[in-house]
Amino acid sequence: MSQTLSNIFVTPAEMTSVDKDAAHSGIDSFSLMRSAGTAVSAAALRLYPGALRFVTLCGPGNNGGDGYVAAAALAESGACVTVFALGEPAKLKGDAARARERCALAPGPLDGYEPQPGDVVIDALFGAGLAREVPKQARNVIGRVNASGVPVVAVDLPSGIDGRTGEIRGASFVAAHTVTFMAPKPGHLLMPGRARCGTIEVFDIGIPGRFVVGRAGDLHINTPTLWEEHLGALDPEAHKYKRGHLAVFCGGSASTGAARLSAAAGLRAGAGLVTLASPVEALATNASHLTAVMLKEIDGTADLSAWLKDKRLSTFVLGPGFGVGKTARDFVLMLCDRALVLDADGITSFKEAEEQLFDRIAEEGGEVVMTPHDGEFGRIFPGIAADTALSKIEKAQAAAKLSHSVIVYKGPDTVIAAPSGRAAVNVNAPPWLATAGSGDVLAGIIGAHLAQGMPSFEAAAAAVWRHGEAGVAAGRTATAEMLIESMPPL
Ligand SMILES: NC(=O)C1=CN([C@@H]2O[C@H](COP(=O)(O)OP(=O)(O)OC[C@H]3O[C@@H](n4cnc5c(N)ncnc54)[C@H](OP(=O)(O)O)[C@@H]3O)[C@@H](O)[C@H]2O)[C@@H](O)CC1
Ligand SMILES: Nc1ncnc2c1ncn2[C@@H]1O[C@H](COP(=O)(O)OP(=O)(O)O)[C@@H](O)[C@H]1O
Ligand SMILES: [K+]
Repeated sequence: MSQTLSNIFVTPAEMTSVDKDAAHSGIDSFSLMRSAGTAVSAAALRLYPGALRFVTLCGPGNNGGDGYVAAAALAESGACVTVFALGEPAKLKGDAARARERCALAPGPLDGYEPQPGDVVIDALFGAGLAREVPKQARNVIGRVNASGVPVVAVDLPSGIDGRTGEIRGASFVAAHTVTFMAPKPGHLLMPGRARCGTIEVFDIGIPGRFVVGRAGDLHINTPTLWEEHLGALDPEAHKYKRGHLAVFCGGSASTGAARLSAAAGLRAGAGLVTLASPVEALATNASHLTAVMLKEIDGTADLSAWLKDKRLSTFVLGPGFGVGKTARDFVLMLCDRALVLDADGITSFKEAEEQLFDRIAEEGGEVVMTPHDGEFGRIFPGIAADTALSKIEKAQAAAKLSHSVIVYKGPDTVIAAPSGRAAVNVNAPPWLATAGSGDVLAGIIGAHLAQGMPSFEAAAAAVWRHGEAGVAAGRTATAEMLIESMPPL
């Protein structure tokens, strides 16, 4: 797919390379800073026309430089503006020094700022260059501002958010609005950073898009642009076998609901046929609940092996309510040559046996999608989970590579990653998606997309987006059943 600026995001390191490329091409870096700072002042005036005072907090680098430009522009527009600086303003270098020289307002020391009612803070302490925990002076002012409730407009990122990971480096502002430049960064999309950005405005400061695209990795916001060219696979004209046969494995009689939710979601999401594969003990319970979903007795590896001779059976979901243990492992290892969504107990069953699974996937070459939440991720990828230096995106990418599968690392900021390093962060999921059975529904939707022939990364990304849309449509009181009912067509 050709890259456009519309749904890509870049790491701070990539953005630094973009800046360098722009400078080498002859673009004046100070004119970029002027555009950036002016955009911030325009946003502040647009959002807070009634502000009594704009208080610009300027840091020691170019983020601070943007702040001086914004302060000067606000003052020129007739607003009341005060500037406070972290560190010694005389020590600023390059464009930031130039911006400060052109700002007629004398900065006071950061410690001197006490928030007043009617203030609007322009946070220009740190942006993409935050390299360690914020210093004490910044921590103190962040604490005072957050406690006061005065609104904050953040320049590039709320200071204290790590742009690469979204983590809070000691303390961070909670912004009402963030103006970033050219493209979002992981810190705008990953939690907890995302929740502290407020509304996010991506402003084009005039760097040609080709420079951004040229340095961008394969990181995307999960929007339909990412996968819509594969929707042809979901052909509404096709007969039911062509629309894909999805098989969902069910566990024992005490926990059959989860698998039925996956199966019902798979049918609703467009699989032509859905079969629930059930052990003998749960057949009667399942039979009394199912209508359109078919039922098949699969009571052990011999049954499964016979069933798998039917090559039309291409796609499986295993995990929801299945039970943790040897049966799960045996079944999964037999399914590694097919398309398989491995969820919940299916993942947990490979705790301390993960290498066997990853080797089998590599040998058999099936299309496996794993859907761990945080707890499950830690069970099957303990080494990666424990590496605190990695962002959630980097963890999902490492897990995808290690396991030869597509990883859907769930949560409010679900990351979908492929072994190639391609990754997407999902942003449309409302918090009430966290309801019992919601993950089972997601597994069924992914299965339906796979059954209809979508490639695994796109099948998973489209399913996560669709699950989010279903949540939005179902509303705050959503239950898993309502998510199925509310699922929009693609
Ligand atoms: N993208 C673009 O195209 C454009 C980007 N622009 C803007 O540039 C911003 C990036 O600027 P930047 O690279 O100078 O980084 P910034 O965030 O100001 O911080 C660096 C300074 O902070 C210091 N420092 C760091 N951590 C610290 C800590 N914990 N505690 C104390 N100090 C710490 C660090 O010191 P050092 O680590 O070097 O000792 C250095 O002095 C970007 O966010 C955007 O606003 C625009 O001007 C237009 C074009
Ligand atoms: N705070 C949140 N905001 C949005 N989506 C969330 C949030 N928390 C969880 N989710 C989503 O809800 C689903 C929960 O799945 P899972 O944890 O497997 O739950 P269950 O086992 O109850 O089905 C996942 O798709 C996850 O991404
Ligand atoms: K900032």
